[in-house]
Amino acid sequence: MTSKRAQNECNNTDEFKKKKRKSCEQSAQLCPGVEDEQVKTAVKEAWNRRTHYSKGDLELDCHPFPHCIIRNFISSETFTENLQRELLELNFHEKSNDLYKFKQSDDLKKRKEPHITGLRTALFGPFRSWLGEVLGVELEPTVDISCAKYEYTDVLLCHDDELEGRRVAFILYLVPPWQSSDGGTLDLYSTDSHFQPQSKMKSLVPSWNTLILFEVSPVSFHQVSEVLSQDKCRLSLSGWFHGPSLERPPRHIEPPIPRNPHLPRDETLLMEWVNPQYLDISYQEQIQTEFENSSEIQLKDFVREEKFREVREALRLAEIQWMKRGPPNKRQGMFERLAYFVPSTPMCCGEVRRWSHGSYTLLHDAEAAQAEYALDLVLPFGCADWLSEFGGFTCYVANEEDEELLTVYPEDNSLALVYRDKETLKFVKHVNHKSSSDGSSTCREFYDFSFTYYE
Ligand SMILES: O=C(O)CCC(=O)C(=O)O
Ligand SMILES: [Fe+2]
Repeated sequence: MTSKRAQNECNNTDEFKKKKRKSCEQSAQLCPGVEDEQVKTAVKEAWNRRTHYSKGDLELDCHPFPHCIIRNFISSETFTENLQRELLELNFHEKSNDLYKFKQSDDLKKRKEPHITGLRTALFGPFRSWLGEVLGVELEPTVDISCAKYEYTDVLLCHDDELEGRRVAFILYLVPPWQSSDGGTLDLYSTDSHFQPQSKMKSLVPSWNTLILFEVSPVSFHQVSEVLSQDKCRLSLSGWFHGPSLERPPRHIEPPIPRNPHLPRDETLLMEWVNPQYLDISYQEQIQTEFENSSEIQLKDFVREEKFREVREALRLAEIQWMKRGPPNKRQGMFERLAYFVPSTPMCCGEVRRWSHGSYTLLHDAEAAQAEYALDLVLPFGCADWLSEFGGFTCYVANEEDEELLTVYPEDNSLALVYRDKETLKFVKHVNHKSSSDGSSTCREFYDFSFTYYE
């Protein structure tokens, strides 16, 4: 939606509109560093050799991968303030999926506001030429830019930006004075020999009128860490300069999780553990009918009360050797694999997982490629006070589309069964800071047993 001010100034008859549009545009003067020929040559050389370079407001650092930081990017403070004002007047849309939660503006490609237009012209005009020369590549005039607003608990998890045509990523921050304790840092990851992200090597704290640039490459893994400040708004303009993509190695496929034969039915164990209600044959028939109809069901109070309590306490107190499982572009959390040894079919794999602030799983290409019919079974423990706004719920989505099919919220002793087809994938939503900031100082967490059965 156009702001009132811009509407009054620019939207009249077509002819008038064209002329007026031009006069509306405010030209953006960029910092002297990018006007200086010597600096350009020096940055070019340093980028080529992967060495460090710094001069005035411009810095090139090559660890963990080359990124260029330009402070005071726009010369005029008035321009930057007006730009911020125009951006804040835009419509923002809440975006949320496995990878992110933040607010995005309407498309900026065609916005007519004077300062947005001015910056777009400078970025995709003279600055694109500068960058093309620095990198020695032909960058296309394609305009790819949007505005993002990250507020309390917003996040953009680990990703590499890879998409056909994107060559260089840029982010311009328009934030109030910001500290690393406010969260919202741009974290850069190192990678292993399979080009998988390994660990956070550098955290860049956003700052007013600072531009960050990096090439989109097989190693350009980064994230926007969760915003922890309850009142600050992390406003940014970001996008990509398009050009020939860098060569990409084939995607790494993780070794599959071993599948083990399922335990044969053991009546004594069932009697001991399962709520007697579920052992009733006619009730089982009812459940079966319902499950056949909807492919999902929640069996409340599934385990006998005393067993449930025993397991919950054991999970809290036991010295389980939790494995921190990554890589961060796929998952983050404490998972312990469970194995079964008695031969029979079907096959199954299972884990006990601990969910706390910062845990998540993501959808990823390899998983999508291997999708198959499966029965998911999840039994949570210790989530009596857990709120849905903390995250940690499981979303089932249609592969290829971002359409949400089903959300399963963790509920104590409620066994969730979901039968999914080859087109359905699942992820667990990022557990955010609200889970550990309810006034009590203890960090909240819950556990679940998660099993998947294959035919
Ligand atoms: O805002 C940032 O610091 C990074 C944004 C980003 O990585 C993206 O939009 O892909
Ligand atoms: Fe990114």
